[in-house]
Amino acid sequence: MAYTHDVIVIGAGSAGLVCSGGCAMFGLKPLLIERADMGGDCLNTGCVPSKALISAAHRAHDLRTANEFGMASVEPVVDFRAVHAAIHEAIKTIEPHDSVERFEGMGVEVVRGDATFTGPKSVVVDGRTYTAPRIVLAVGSRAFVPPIRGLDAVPYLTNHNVWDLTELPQRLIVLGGGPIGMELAQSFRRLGAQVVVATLGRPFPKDDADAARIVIDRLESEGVEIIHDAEGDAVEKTADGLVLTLKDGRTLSGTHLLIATGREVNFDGLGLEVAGVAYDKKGIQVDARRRTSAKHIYAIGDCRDGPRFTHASGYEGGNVALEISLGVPTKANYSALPWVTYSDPELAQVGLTEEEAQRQFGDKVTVWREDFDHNDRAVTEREVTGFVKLVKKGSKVIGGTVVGRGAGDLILPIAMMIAGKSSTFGVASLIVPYPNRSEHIKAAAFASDEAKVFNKWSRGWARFLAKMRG
Ligand SMILES: Cc1cc2nc3c(=O)[nH]c(=O)nc-3n(C[C@H](O)[C@H](O)[C@H](O)COP(=O)(O)OP(=O)(O)OC[C@H]3O[C@@H](n4cnc5c(N)ncnc54)[C@H](O)[C@@H]3O)c2cc1C
Ligand SMILES: NC(=O)c1ccc[n+]([C@@H]2O[C@H](COP(=O)([O-])OP(=O)(O)OC[C@H]3O[C@@H](n4cnc5c(N)ncnc54)[C@H](O)[C@@H]3O)[C@@H](O)[C@H]2O)c1
Repeated sequence: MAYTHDVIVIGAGSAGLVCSGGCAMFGLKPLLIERADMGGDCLNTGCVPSKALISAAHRAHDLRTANEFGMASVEPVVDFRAVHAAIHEAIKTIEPHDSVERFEGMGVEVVRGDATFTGPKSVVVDGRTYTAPRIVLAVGSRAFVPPIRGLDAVPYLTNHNVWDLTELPQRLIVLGGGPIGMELAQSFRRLGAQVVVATLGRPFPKDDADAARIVIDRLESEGVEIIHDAEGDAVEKTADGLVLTLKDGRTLSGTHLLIATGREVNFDGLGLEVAGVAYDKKGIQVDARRRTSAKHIYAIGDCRDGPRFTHASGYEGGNVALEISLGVPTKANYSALPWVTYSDPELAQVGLTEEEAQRQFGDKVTVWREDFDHNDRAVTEREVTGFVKLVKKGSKVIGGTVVGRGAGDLILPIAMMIAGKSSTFGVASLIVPYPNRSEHIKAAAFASDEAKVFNKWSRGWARFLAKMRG
């Protein structure tokens, strides 16, 4: 069969861009199909706008807390229209990196429109049929909106439309205490909104409990109200906003409601049945190589069942580009997957949390913790909240948590230890610039090996040498 392309990639988010770009760099003829904005969720409705909003909120917080270093604290006067403009300027600045022009320059043919399978190896867009021996699904996810009575009659926000706000919400109700809910709750609070978060269980259910507690305490100390074990039941419009009733009967009133209760997949119109691709409500089922039930079709990034981060999408895009281009089977390995919540303080995790490790390996697990209250840099910055935690099974690092300023930038050496590209011994023997928070990564690594260094043999040998000298 003569194909129109070597590979068809559907979806130009983080996953599809990396995959199609990678295939083009290897000299294949890829087709990339995108129905909405190039760059997908991350650029347009996810990481980029949220990190820009977080930066604006940081500035407001700095003004409010300037007195800690002897300057007059001021209550910031926030022009939210300008915050909105700054968010969209960040998107515009990064946009060329994900643009049609850039990818066509790399050798990717880009078609705009809705892709629908017409057979296992053929896809139609606007009446035109494209064929390829390999197809990659990179079609992403969307906000999951739980069934709440009355929601269809009330305007609400999700990650899709929250970036359209040009006025600061007066009182924001956030449903869901995951990374989206907590990052945005702190940001809107710092910019002057009243904020209440209501969530099932506790906020940050997937993170280390001690670290999550630190971030929750900080948000509460800044005035964010956080309600645990809460589930939305019904919502009603009022004269000045809405009232959300929780399943336990409590009511919350606000001017705006943000739903941040996780993600769901939506494959309407894609025709996955025609292609023989199996999926359920968690996403497309894939093997470690990201092959679907139709082995020539791959699914990468948010659309498959698995971790949903830009770096996971990029990693899988790269792996699958390598596999398709060079025929090298590439399995995804998430034992050293890091993730970071960009709250202040930041919350970073890689590998297993202490709780997960103890559940899996019981008393084989040891935990090494260094608090930033004895880190000189943290003391000089007057920002000593947080810690570094290493989780080991025997001599192997299997998890790490960092909570504190710059946690996201500190997690990489722990990822390297888990991935076997470094070790606690290796990190403990590095020279770390002073004064720096990364000293605490070294300190935790060294503490975990201290008993091996200062043991009865090394001490006996030292005593023996000393005696010989004198
Ligand atoms: C508010 C928020 C903040 C986030 N912050 C972070 C963060 O700080 N760090 C991080 O790592 N992750 C973050 N994430 C997660 C991250 O944005 C996603 O994991 C990532 O964008 C997923 O990329 P993707 O390529 O898999 O999917 P997407 O970016 O969703 O791309 C899928 C693309 O496919 C297109 N498409 C779908 N169906 C079709 C079709 N039939 N035909 C043609 N095109 C189609 C869509 O239009 C879309 O552009 C955040 C998410 C949100 C919502
Ligand atoms: N910094 C980052 O890397 C970052 C930032 C934002 C989002 N993301 C990604 O985006 C995705 C979505 O984030 P998210 O925060 O929406 O999802 P999430 O699944 O991580 O968290 C959802 C939260 O909502 C709660 N919840 C679910 N249903 C509820 C209900 N009916 N009532 C009350 N609470 C309910 C859950 O218990 C959980 O705490 C995640 O996969 C995440 O990885 C990443």
